[in-house]
Amino acid sequence: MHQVYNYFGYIEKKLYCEEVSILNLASKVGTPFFVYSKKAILDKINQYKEAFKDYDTLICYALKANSNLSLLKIFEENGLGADIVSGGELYKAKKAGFSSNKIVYAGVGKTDFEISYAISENILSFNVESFMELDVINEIASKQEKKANVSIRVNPNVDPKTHPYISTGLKKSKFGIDIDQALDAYKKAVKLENLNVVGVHCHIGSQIMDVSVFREAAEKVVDLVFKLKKEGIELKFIDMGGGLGVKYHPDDNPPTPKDLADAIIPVVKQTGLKLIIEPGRSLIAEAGALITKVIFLKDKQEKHFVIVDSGMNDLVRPAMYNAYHHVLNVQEKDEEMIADIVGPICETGDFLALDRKIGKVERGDLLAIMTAGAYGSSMSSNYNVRPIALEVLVDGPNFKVIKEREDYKHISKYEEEVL
Ligand SMILES: Cc1ncc(COP(=O)(O)O)c(C=O)c1O
Ligand SMILES: N[C@@H](CCCC[NH3+])C(=O)O
Repeated sequence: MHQVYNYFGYIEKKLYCEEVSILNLASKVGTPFFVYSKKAILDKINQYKEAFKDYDTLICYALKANSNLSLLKIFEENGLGADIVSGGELYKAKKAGFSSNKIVYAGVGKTDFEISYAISENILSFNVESFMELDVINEIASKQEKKANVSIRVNPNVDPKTHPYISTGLKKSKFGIDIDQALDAYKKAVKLENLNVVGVHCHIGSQIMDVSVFREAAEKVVDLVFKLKKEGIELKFIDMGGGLGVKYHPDDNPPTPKDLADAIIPVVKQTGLKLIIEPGRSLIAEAGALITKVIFLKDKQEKHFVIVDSGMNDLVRPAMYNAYHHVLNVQEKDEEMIADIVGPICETGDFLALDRKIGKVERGDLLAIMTAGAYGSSMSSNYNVRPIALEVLVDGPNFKVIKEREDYKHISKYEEEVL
């Protein structure tokens, strides 16, 4: 196979995922659909495990990147923990079999119900994002006659040099507690009777291509750990969050898990504390593609349009961040064309690629939108009452449908129930 993206490549001009022809797959399951390579996922898991094997590290997969239960099971079976951000993600993590002592829970707006649910599940740590949240967790834990494990999410004011919408560690961002206020937060937390103070958490952003920013953040967190020690506050772990970038453009050269380990382990090591990391995108993005069919071609005076059966409801990243996703023809072509590849949704922002050079397509041809494994299906919606796309997992020559295509009845189920 002439490999193009990870486990995606061409055999006799036809695109394959591992040993499965995408054309054959589409004829069996219809379009649009997300396809994932199990080997690509296992490769990434192993790269992470290998990179961090010499330091006591818990790798918690961030469910927000993709929470399909069959994929979660792969991460769980390979020993990873889970990073969650809602009660729904906790439910899915438990359903996939993650043990509670490997679950960490971040988020600026945890509801009382979600806090109570996570306390009853005895999770490893709440990553607390405000002073008020400390009081509320303490109060709810006291009602349950329990102690909740908490870490403070600190905001180190480090610029991750990524898209502003996915930068989370800057002073003006809503996330975490400013690192200069962290000491006060810890002093408060240790006084609250129903809290166990266990760690410190920090997540500076996503799609980070320069690992030096992780080192910078780790140095600030380690300084804080030493300050806390002086005050008699001893922690068990440092959670450095996720954020490693992936290859979207063919010329991208993202850092590897080893680069990340080399940047942060020497810093964290000074404390002797256990390390937690929370990668999402880098474990799953490159393992997935969105397969869509060309419905119409339209030549306007200014532009050519390729109109496909998938849009911003399946993959919102281009509309939301003007993100680049590489587009491959499922059947390689000899001639080329330049076009906007757009969806059927009534929004001008509903595009998958703009002014993009692809092989010249005809009605009915298939396109593969690459690097769609993360923040694709997990961010999809029913906008324009479009069913959520089907998902398929490929393993060598075999494939399995891991999410059925929604039907119209299912989309309107809860409304029909109250009609
Ligand atoms: C707290 C937290 N942890 C982990 C992640 C996962 O990040 P990524 O998918 O960039 O690895 C995110 C998302 O940015 C996050 O907000
Ligand atoms: N959804 C974003 C990443 C958000 C990260 C979550 N804090 C993306 O597609 O790039």
